[in-house]
Amino acid sequence: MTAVLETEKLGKRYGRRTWGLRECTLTLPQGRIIALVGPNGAGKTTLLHLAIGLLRPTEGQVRMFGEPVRIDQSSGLAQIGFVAQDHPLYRTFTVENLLHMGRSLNPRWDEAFAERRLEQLRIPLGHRAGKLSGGQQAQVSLTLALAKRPRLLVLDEPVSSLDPIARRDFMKSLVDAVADGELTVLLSSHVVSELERVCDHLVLLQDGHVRLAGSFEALLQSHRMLVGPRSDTSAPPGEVIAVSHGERHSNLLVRLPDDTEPHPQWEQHPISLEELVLAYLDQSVEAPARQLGPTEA
Ligand SMILES: Nc1ncnc2c1ncn2[C@@H]1O[C@H](COP(=O)(O)OP(=O)(O)OP(=O)(O)O)[C@@H](O)[C@H]1O
Repeated sequence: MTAVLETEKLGKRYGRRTWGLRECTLTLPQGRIIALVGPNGAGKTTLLHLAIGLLRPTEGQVRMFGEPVRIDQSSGLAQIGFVAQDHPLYRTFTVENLLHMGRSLNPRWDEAFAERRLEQLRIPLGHRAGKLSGGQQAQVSLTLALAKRPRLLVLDEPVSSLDPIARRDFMKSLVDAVADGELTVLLSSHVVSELERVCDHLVLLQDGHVRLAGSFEALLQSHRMLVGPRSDTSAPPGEVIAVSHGERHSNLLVRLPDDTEPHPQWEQHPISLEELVLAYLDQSVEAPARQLGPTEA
């Protein structure tokens, strides 16, 4: 696997006490759309900013395309497209001015692509950025980032301001952009339902730590919903992520160790990515799920 981004025990402390990210060790593959999810304050923006050299790590290492990321790097920036959370644009610039700036600053700039995309989106080149809607501003930011022809596109909450149709089209344009295998997209999002269709790799952060990371396929393979009688005293194998009880049955979402099959008393069901992510996110606001013991059954 060719790695785009590798981090090792990466950590960032703000001030004297607040750790935004801690012990983060990850290897992110090239040519994929990678979803970064986690509750508010989990460390998503911190990780994205460390990855592209906007923040200096307090501890650990981060490498992009095999090279250590430096805070003052300029050569690496041409390879990265970045759209920040509030997709800031120079408000008094017209869209045409922004294209002109992109042309002047980026050696691999693709003007034909940028103009075609904006025309498809019906965004007039003569309009000032500050007069566009929030969704249109997000689309202009994405167009500018894609027209750089980057190797890595980093998007912090790109779809939060988009309506459902614009959100779907936005995600589709990411799928088209990675189709030739050269571009990797790393995007943070709270809109979990959108991710399963377009992303193929997940990183889930919780309290500044990596809780889950891997391809969707591997993660869905290693997690099951087990349904069994409520009185069952055989403890299920693996880590219990979430538990719910009906009158007679218990439903357990578990993470199974490799090649482990649960006791036949537990009926197994596959789960969706949304169910998986929501179960983990739920853990961060409630007490962690516990292993069901005989006395609780
Ligand atoms: N500039 C800062 N100064 C102090 N603490 C910060 C700063 N930026 C982030 N933090 C803290 O670091 C932690 C992680 O924040 P971060 O913004 O990375 O989370 P996030 O997952 O992107 O959150 P959200 O989903 O709300 O955007 C939080 O506890 C936050 O309060």
